[in-house]
Amino acid sequence: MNDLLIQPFQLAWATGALSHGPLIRKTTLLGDLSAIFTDGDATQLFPDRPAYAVDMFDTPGGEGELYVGVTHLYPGKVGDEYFMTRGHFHQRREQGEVYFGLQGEGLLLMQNQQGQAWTEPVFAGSVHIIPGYTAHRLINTGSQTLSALAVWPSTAGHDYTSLPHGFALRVIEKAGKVRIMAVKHG
Ligand SMILES: O=P(O)(O)OC[C@H]1O[C@H](O)[C@H](O)[C@@H](O)[C@@H]1O
Repeated sequence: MNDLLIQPFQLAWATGALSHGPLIRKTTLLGDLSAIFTDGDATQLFPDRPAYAVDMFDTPGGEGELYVGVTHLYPGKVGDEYFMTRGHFHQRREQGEVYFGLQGEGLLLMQNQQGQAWTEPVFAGSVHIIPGYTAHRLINTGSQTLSALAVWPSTAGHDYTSLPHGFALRVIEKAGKVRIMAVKHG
């Protein structure tokens, strides 16, 4: 083996397929997400349907290390609300993350610790710098899979408990159009 020339991991930019490295895949089912949709009960009609899958390279963690992964968020709605990821703050609040849109159409919803929320459109080629202290969630508003590459500090961790009422914006389809609505309790 020539350890002066190490072959890199690979990403197919058009689809988000990761290869040439050790991979972990985590699939989240609709049935796992009843708490996040307005009509949570409707998720129980198809509890085994995958809502999204996250592939990541199984690389060493630790202070200063980075993880690389791709979220594939499938198209669909629960009632009139588009499929979305659970969303989270980082346990290490100060740590940010970068998303790169790869395929599909959607929104990146962000919310700071003061409760202010905003969105950015996600599409092939979009770049999103998620600041520290900012919760984040992907929403698929299109008819294809929405895939986004993410790079984040391995020590960031996930805090799913600090938004007990959810995000302050919900994204629904109304009369065939994408509507972003402010809500009191998301
Ligand atoms: O953890 P969720 O809110 O379900 O989001 C899905 C994924 O989003 C980002 O890509 C994170 O870096 C992943 O660690 C996370 O698994």
